[in-house]
Amino acid sequence: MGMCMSTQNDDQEQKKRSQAIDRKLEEDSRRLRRECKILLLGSGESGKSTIVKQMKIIHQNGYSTEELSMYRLTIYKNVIDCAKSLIGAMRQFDVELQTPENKAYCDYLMDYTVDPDPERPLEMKVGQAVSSLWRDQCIPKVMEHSSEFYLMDSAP
Ligand SMILES: Nc1nc2c(ncn2[C@@H]2O[C@H](COP(=O)(O)OP(=O)(O)OP(=O)(O)O)[C@@H](O)[C@H]2O)c(=O)[nH]1
Ligand SMILES: [Mg+2]
Repeated sequence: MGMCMSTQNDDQEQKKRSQAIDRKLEEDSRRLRRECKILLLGSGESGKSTIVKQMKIIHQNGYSTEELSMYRLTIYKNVIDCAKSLIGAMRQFDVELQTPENKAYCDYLMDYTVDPDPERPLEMKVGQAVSSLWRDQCIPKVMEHSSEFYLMDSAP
């Protein structure tokens, strides 16, 4: 019988909980009224992600060191992917390298895989190989086909 009876303490407890829920609902609705949702539409590479990054930099104190270091691996991968894409295009469109040492650099880059540990930097030779490749006299010829293969804007 006693199980069905509520004491005055229980009543007060429930009233407090109900008030807390009401307060939370009120807070949420006030926050939602201030919240502004933006839908960014655009074709690939048109700058959607860049806008979001810029808003974070301008209005949310930018990126912490930890967040920045998370991008390191992406940058390493982009460097290698772009180099491979460029070499792939040279081969696809039969463009001959003009500097003999670049042939070895191409083989080296095509075989290179990025270490998944972001603490491990790219080998020094990657920098030398990529720079040397972009200086090759054949590059303008490859870029005549730029609309026929994918290269990120940030590649050169
Ligand atoms: N010149 C110039 N480049 C921009 C601008 N906004 C973005 N970019 C560059 O355009 C490239 C693509 O930008 P993203 O923001 O990644 O494009 P996205 O729309 O998110 O692309 P997806 O995720 O593939 O759909 C990057 O290399 C950016 O640096 C801009 O206002 N001016
Ligand atoms: Mg994007």
